[in-house]
Amino acid sequence: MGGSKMPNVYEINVEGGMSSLSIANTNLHEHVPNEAPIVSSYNDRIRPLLDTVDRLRNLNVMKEGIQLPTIVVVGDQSSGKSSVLESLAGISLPRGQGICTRVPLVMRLQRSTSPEPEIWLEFNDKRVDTDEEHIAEAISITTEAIAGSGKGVSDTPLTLHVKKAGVPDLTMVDLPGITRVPVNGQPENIYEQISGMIMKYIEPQESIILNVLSATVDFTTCESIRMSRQVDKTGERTLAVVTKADMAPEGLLEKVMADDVSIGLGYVCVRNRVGDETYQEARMQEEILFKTHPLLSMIDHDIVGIPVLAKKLMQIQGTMISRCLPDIVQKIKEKMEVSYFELNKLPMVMTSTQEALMTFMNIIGSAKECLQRILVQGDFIDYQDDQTMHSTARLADMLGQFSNNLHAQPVIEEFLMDEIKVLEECKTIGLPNFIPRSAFLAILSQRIDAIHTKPVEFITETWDYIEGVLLSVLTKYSENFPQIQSSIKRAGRNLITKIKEQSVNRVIEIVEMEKQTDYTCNPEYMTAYTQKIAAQENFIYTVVNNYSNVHSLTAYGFGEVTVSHLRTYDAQLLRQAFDMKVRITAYWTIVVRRIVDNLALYLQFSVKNLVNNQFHKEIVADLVSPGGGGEVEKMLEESPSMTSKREKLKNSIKVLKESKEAVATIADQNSG
Ligand SMILES: Nc1nc2c(ncn2[C@@H]2O[C@H](COP(=O)(O)OP(=O)(O)OP(=O)(O)O)[C@@H](O)[C@H]2O)c(=O)[nH]1
Repeated sequence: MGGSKMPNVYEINVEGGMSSLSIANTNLHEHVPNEAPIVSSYNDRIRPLLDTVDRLRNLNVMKEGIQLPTIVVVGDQSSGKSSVLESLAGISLPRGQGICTRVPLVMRLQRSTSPEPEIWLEFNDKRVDTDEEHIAEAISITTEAIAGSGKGVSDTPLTLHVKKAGVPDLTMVDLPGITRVPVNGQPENIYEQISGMIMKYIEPQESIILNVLSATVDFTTCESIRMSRQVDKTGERTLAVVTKADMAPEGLLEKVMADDVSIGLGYVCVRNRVGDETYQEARMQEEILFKTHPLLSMIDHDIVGIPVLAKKLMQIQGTMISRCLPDIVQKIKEKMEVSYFELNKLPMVMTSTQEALMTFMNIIGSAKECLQRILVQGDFIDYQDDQTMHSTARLADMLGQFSNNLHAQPVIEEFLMDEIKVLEECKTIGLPNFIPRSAFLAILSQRIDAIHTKPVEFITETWDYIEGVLLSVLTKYSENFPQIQSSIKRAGRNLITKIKEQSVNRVIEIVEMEKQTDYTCNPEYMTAYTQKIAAQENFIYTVVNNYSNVHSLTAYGFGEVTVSHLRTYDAQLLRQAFDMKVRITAYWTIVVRRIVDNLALYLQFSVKNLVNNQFHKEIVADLVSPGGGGEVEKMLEESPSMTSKREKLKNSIKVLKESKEAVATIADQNSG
């Protein structure tokens, strides 16, 4: 059919001041494009908005995370989606029983005053011109180019532009029909692929869901209803089109009136083109059907026919666009600010070794300042929400836990038996009321051996933690230089390994010192000894005088202890053992505190030393030294990831800038 002979699908009929779209003049040769003033004014108002949204869509602003108001056509397989679009556009789309729509088909219908329709397809920045006769074929070919020749689907959109007299100004996206069971040639996960694609389009609040339902089925069983209700529970942005009214007129009125599936924007019942009918014949038949059919004519005329659907869609689209535009303007502004900020944060491209060296020194300098804040000063401005990086507090926690762990009293198996065993082995020929010093040191040594791994574990864990903090800081400050990031981190790791080794040796020494010598000038030792030894005579008397009914005693400072096993020993040995127990108990408190204090001071000292002296010196030496392998020079070559990040940001800014310009006039009009 020649373009010039194509009639308008709709023309406007003004009755009693009310505008309505009605069936076009079916006399092809006599047709003259004709528009009523009220609709012209509606179009004049809405058209610039639509153009703006279309321009934004063209700029692919959706890629920048900005959603545009879109009419999304969904429906179960063969529900008649493409037929509805055909009817709206007055063109042929691939139609059939199997899966025809395999990619998102964006249909941009644009009313034109030119008698010659202009039709073209766009995908992946390619343009394919076509005409009315060949659209279906062109869509099939381009679909194959996008999604392959099988029955698979792809989410790369294909845009069909139809600029033609009489079409409604609408942009809609047709999506593949939902199918539960893969037909031959379809991948096993076809349902997941299609439903995922549909969800992506219908989820944004800006989308209008045009749910195509076949009159021949029970609406409540439609998969497309189930999906649209997931994202639009109340149905406030869902409009239902009931196709195939001619095939199942019985009960259609009741189905629509009952609204079992909660369609907020209402229903429109239609009859699409059947067989080889022309669009005009189809519209005629549709009008006749809803006027004359005994059951279908009962349905309110405001909800039947393609022209009614077109008008409703244009109104909904207009309202949605006006509602969303201020938000879109705001979002473009915000996204642009963020992109500019991100771009400015990226490092400059360096051209000389000096520049690279200076940048490297800045990275290390900034990392050092940050470490000072979190490891020394307790200032967490850099990591407000990350408690693991609040290092002064975490180190205090770790020390507190270590102290509690060390202070925990060892479980006494048999009271005084450790002391008795040691005393028996250390006895010499001499006066009975002296405790051999070797016995005391042996008991002390036993106690130290029992805990000696704890301080080493503590210091190792502490440096593991500090290593994590240091690496996080280095990663953060070198994130723009992935080409040297791993070297900087390696240098950081080396430094901590070195310090950790020194610390472990130092701690082993601290513990060893406690083992070698028993000394304190702390008066608490004597106070504790005097308090506890006072109970000695009473204790020995009770045990030795063999009150066999007494199995346990409460000894001051030791709680309740069993004594029956002690009766076989003589009083002198028991006295010595008791004395030693009291001494070691009083002294152990001092030892544990001294270890904790020493470790605390040493830790503070070495952390400060790390931050204030070693960090800068050693990392710089590691990377800048002649043996450093020219690490800093690597900064001169920008890493591919950084180049692509920069390009991406520049691209985003370009798109957002053009989008801003596209919405500027509308925004001005709105604010004015
Ligand atoms: N009688 C009658 N047949 C219709 C009507 N609407 C669609 N059909 C037929 O139903 C079949 C499926 O229609 P399509 O438009 O291809 O359905 P679809 O939902 O786009 O199909 P897929 O994209 O494959 O899921 C075609 O043979 C159409 O001719 C209608 O209102 N009346």
